[in-house]
Amino acid sequence: MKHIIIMTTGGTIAMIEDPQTQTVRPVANAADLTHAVPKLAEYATVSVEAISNVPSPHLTPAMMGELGRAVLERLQRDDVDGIVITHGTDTLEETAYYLDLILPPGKPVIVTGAMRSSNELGADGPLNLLNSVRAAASKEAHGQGVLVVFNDDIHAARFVTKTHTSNVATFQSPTVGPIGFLDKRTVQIRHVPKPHAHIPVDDLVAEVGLLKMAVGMDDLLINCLLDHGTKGIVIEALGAGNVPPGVVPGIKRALAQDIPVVLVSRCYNGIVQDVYGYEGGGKQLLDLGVLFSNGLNGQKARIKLMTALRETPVIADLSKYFDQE
Ligand SMILES: NC(=O)C[C@H](N)C(=O)O
Repeated sequence: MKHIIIMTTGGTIAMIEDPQTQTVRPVANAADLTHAVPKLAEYATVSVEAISNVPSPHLTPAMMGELGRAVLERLQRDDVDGIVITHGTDTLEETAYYLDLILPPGKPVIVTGAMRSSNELGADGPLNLLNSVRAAASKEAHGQGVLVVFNDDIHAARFVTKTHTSNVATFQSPTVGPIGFLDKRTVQIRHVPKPHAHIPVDDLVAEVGLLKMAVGMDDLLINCLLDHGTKGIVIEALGAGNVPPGVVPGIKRALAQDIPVVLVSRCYNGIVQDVYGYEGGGKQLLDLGVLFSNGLNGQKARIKLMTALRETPVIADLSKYFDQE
């Protein structure tokens, strides 16, 4: 039998709904969540470690860094074959992507959670947990990088995103789709994710801002970040990678101060490119020295910048991470 460690961090999978107030709150002991799934023992020898018990909007970069170090330490043990991390869904994709960037490929690391709390009708946590342990114990998940197992689907951490506020099918991978799925008998990987940037650091730089562009915006928020000591800025640009002209002076100021600016699109699909030559267009931004991210969404480009900044603050050196997948 494979030995899988379940590391619990909190989230709705470890919450109950109060029938009086109809609000959802954390259970006293998150490690109890395996009690609802005796079937786990059919697939692996499981041990449970409670790392934290917080809703995922309460996570901090420091906690994420600590989790990364704890996961790496366990993966290096000969008696451990894989790790499952239970997590709140709101920021699950960020933790999964951070781990994907820093961990060496090899033993399976699966991140999962639930959309319905443990006492709600149709709670999805127990099945997600069982499927995650099945995946972690499978040879199919070996060497695929960090995976998100949710609602019978298997997603690569790099592509997956939360797309719905309440539906149990919330996790989707725009453009590429899930890389595999689980059915009653098998764990199937249908496309192998491409190799991607590996940034073997042990922490993240917290001071990185994420700004979404909208019609008629100016550089007020960029200036605000710069005035407060930001170490990097990610801009969710319009369309193929364009910003309103009023934003450009702030971008120039950031780059003049050697603060990296990373560009992603606010569009759900596609990548940013130097297509438009007008003021604020992608061509101007690229010529100024803005780093174009290769299809990441805003929150993941921020995680990549926070991770890469641990290696180097030099914009020219950071660019290689954003050229890579
Ligand atoms: N479904 C969930 O887990 C959402 C919850 N607010 C969290 O992220 O902790």
